[in-house]
Amino acid sequence: MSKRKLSRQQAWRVEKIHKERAERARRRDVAAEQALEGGALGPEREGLVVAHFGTQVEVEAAPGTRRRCHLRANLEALVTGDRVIWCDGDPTGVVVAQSPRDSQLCRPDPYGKLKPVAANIDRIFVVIAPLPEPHANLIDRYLVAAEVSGIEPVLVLNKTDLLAGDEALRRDIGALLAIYPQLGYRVLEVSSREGGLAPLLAALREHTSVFVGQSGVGKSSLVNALLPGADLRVGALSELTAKGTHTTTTAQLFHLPSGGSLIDSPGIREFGLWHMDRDQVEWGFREFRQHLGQCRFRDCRHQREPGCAILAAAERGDISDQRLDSYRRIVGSLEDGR
Ligand SMILES: Nc1nc2c(ncn2[C@@H]2O[C@H](COP(=O)(O)OP(=O)(O)OP(=O)(O)O)[C@@H](O)[C@H]2O)c(=O)[nH]1
Ligand SMILES: [Zn+2]
Repeated sequence: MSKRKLSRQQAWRVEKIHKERAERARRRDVAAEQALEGGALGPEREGLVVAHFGTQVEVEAAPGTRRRCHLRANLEALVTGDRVIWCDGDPTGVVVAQSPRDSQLCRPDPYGKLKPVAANIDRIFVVIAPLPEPHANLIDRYLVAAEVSGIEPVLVLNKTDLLAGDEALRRDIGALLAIYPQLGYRVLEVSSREGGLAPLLAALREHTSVFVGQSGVGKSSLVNALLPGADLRVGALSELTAKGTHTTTTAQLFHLPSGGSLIDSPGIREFGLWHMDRDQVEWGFREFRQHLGQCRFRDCRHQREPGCAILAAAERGDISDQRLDSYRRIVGSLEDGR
């Protein structure tokens, strides 16, 4: 973001936006407090935030029943996936409390400050495909981001139909992916086109998941295949937005007919491509962890330094060349500011 001074015109607009925002927040608090004081609210019950619209959230008490809710003034911003205590009311309910989060997926706001975008996700499916050609350093970048978030990543090789009859391609992909099960990461093979989704369905069950991965690997195709109401899903979204004036690109939670929930949004799909620090990258390579802090130099970059514990581990074959190369590329791209 440009640091140059704002023109008077721009400064005026920024101030106007801030004022409007404050006014909206105030109205929201008033609406919630009025509803609470009005006594017309139902009993407190548990719910799940399944969508977010401006200052309101959509809360689900039981699958299929959704209510718009205001937030009680003392609540921090809620995100999709948050578990809450809420009371029904007319015309909206009120969220009165937020349960602690097991995990949160954060992304930097335009000022670089990390903001949660979804909560209580426990699986990140990193989707790859024979086409577009997968690169180890990109796969590893997703894995590192998942490690840093403390959420279990699972690799999904989609479009396996493209491997049928192409032995060379199968061999190349096999060689690229061979390291991951050795590191303890699961690799599932599916095809959203040829109906081979069984391993994915099983891995989604009883979890709240997101799909991430490069453009074109088939994330939308997978979501559509998993949610037979995908058209319905698009329809449901526009129906919701038609009711209010708020359109949204924030995360939505969907229940899968085969079990489990999926949280999806354009922002979440960019997960892993956000900025990370070198320390995070180092730590995110899980097989590096036991060697960290053992290099001769405290600020060792594990490039060519003498007494480097990571290089020694690579030398012994405890760290693969593929992963070491990935690490260097990722750190290199951070240093280039890319
Ligand atoms: N052969 C084959 N093609 C597939 C499969 N799944 C998706 N595709 C194709 O891959 C292309 C990209 O699929 P999308 O679902 O749009 O990919 P995406 O990851 O959502 O892409 P973005 O929206 O750009 O992030 C489309 O032409 C799909 O038809 C599959 O299992 N096999
Ligand atoms: Zn080192």
